[in-house]
Amino acid sequence: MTTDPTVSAPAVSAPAEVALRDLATADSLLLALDFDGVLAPLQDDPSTSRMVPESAAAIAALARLPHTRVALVSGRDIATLRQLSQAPDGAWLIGSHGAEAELEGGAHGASAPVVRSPELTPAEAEMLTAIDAHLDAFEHTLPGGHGTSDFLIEAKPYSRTVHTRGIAAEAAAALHGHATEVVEEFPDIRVIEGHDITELAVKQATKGDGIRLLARAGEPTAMGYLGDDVTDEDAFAALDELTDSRALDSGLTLKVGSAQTCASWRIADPTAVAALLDRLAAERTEFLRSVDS
Ligand SMILES: O=P(O)(O)OC[C@H]1O[C@H](O[C@H]2O[C@H](CO)[C@@H](O)[C@H](O)[C@H]2O)[C@H](O)[C@@H](O)[C@@H]1O
Repeated sequence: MTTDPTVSAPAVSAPAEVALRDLATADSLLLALDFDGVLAPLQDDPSTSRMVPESAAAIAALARLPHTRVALVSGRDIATLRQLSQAPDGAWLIGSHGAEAELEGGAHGASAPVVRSPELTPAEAEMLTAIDAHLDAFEHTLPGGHGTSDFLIEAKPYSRTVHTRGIAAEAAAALHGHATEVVEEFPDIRVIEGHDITELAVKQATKGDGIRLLARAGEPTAMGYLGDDVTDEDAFAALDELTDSRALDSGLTLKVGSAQTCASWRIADPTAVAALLDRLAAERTEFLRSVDS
């Protein structure tokens, strides 16, 4: 373990140190993974995000194993997540921070697919329109003559994500401050903070809801979740609740990076994630081979 006084508990572990035995030897494993910052290193341009090739290979190997399910849980909308991640066949997808789901084949592959892509209610559509109008008005408020077109605003089905990566601190703070003001008129708009983003969402689902849906649909005996951002804390908490209530025999929560967390384990970055996933794929393959022979 690396002891770095600037990183709060848990300390950073090397991929070889993380206790994977309960996942590798589970009767039924569901491994859920955040995309940006975990499988894919963070990029200035969100459309260029791609999985680390070793992680892609490891989750493809895991997805081919019996009694083993891989799921991606992301703030991206599902269409974008599917396109960028090139997730392996059989992988389940949770998008829009838990509001969208595509789970093909339920527990043991027998149940009907779960597809969740809810319509906007009239009130939500009104809020999204108000968000767009509010963000457009930014050009009149930023010192220095910058306008909305100088910044990246990502349009997603249930939200708008204002990107501030690479922007001068003063402009980023002004943009963030302006974006969140819309909540004064529409308190049901949810402000989601992330790495250099401020997201304004009109659905209330969280990644915790995504984790609970995955557990219900997959009926695993063990689950793991890897995440790097603020929104992943909802997923960690949900997984801990499932483990504490004995809905699962075992659960592993793992934070990627140095931010505060309620997860039990921490590793450094997406390169370490790739090494960890490679190890899990090898150990689970070996375990399943041993029980099969
Ligand atoms: O839940 P995630 O899969 O981690 O998605 C969260 C957000 O990811 C994207 O933004 C982040 O990654 C970008 C590309 O590396 C980076 O430029 C940005 O600073 C990060 O916050 C995505 O663009 C958002 O829509 C997601 O909500």
